[in-house]
Amino acid sequence: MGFSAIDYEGELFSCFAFHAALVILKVLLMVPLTARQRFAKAVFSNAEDARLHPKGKVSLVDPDVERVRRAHLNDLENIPFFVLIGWFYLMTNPSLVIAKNMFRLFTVCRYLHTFVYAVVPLPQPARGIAFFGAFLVIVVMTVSVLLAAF
Ligand SMILES: N[C@@H](CCC(=O)N[C@@H](CS)C(=O)NCC(=O)O)C(=O)O
Repeated sequence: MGFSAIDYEGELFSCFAFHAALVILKVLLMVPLTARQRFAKAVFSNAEDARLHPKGKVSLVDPDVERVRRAHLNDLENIPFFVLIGWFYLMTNPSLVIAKNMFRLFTVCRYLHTFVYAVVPLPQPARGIAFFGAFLVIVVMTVSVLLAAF
């Protein structure tokens, strides 16, 4: 199968770059989301931060703050792999339609994962479905890269 050069002026690369930027932006948005929750609950992880709020206290176990932190961590366990393996996947000469729809599925699922985990917590399997939709995209791209490398 093998690899081919990426067409940086082509539709596939711009679609990938667009979705990679969207999901990286989503990770960056976890910073204000965490800060919002910390100030709402007046809960901080360091004494010097707690002094920023009149009722601030130090706690590493607040359930609402920890929920946002787990959502952030889960992003970090998945989104960097999408960007990395996606780059190799572009070199496997994939079908334009399949690749574009996989990038879209990944982005939608990761935004939904954050929404149902850290914005409006919903019962399972909402988060599980969002997680596995995005996870499937990473698995398919990884297997495609392995097959191309053989
Ligand atoms: N590090 C994850 C690995 C498994 C995973 O990512 N599961 C998804 C679907 S249930 C999830 O949203 N886990 C919650 C989390 O990472 O906090 C965990 O501890 O749960």
